[in-house]
Amino acid sequence: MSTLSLDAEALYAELLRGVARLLRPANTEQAALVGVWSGGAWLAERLHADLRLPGTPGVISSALHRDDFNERGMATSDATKLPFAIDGRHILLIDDVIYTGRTTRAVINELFDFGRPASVTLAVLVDRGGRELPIEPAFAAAKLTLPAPQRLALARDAAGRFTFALEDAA
Ligand SMILES: O=P(O)(O)OC[C@H]1O[C@H](OP(=O)(O)OP(=O)(O)O)[C@H](O)[C@@H]1O
Ligand SMILES: O=c1cc[nH]c(=O)[nH]1
Repeated sequence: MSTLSLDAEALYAELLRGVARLLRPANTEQAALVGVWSGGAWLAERLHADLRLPGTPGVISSALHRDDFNERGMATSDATKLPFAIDGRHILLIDDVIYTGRTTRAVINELFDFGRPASVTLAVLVDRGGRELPIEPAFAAAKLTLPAPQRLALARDAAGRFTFALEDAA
């Protein structure tokens, strides 16, 4: 693992501004943040607090709808928690990284198992390109290109600050 000169806290500040803009057109009561487990859930939790949004953010797991379920299986921590009705809601999905778009596809399927949202939008910290599906975030705090074997991993330090590490994929 190596450290990447990508300031995750500075990107978080950009994401906060981007999400605030995305939420403005919708009636805030009808909008809800849903973080993709796990990195996106950490981000959604902090965004929700920083934006002083009402209620609790949702957490969504891609596990049950993944096209690579047979290889990945399900961790005990992988559980969707949506503490509000999905019907008619403007859902803003939050994720740390988008790459192929396969995780986003899986969580959209998961979301529709719970109801019929009015709209679904995606905001991410980093778009690393390499899409394999026609899925694009409405907001990305950074766009960069990485060689395929490398993986960008979001982490939190003891003080809850975000950091990024670059890992060589197994
Ligand atoms: O666009 P994709 O190619 O699907 O990749 C993006 C996904 O990969 C990572 O999740 P991962 O499944 O590694 O779990 P994690 O968030 O717990 O690290 C990341 O958090 C995104 O959800
Ligand atoms: O670089 C990558 C690719 C997919 N998922 C990640 O979290 N990082």
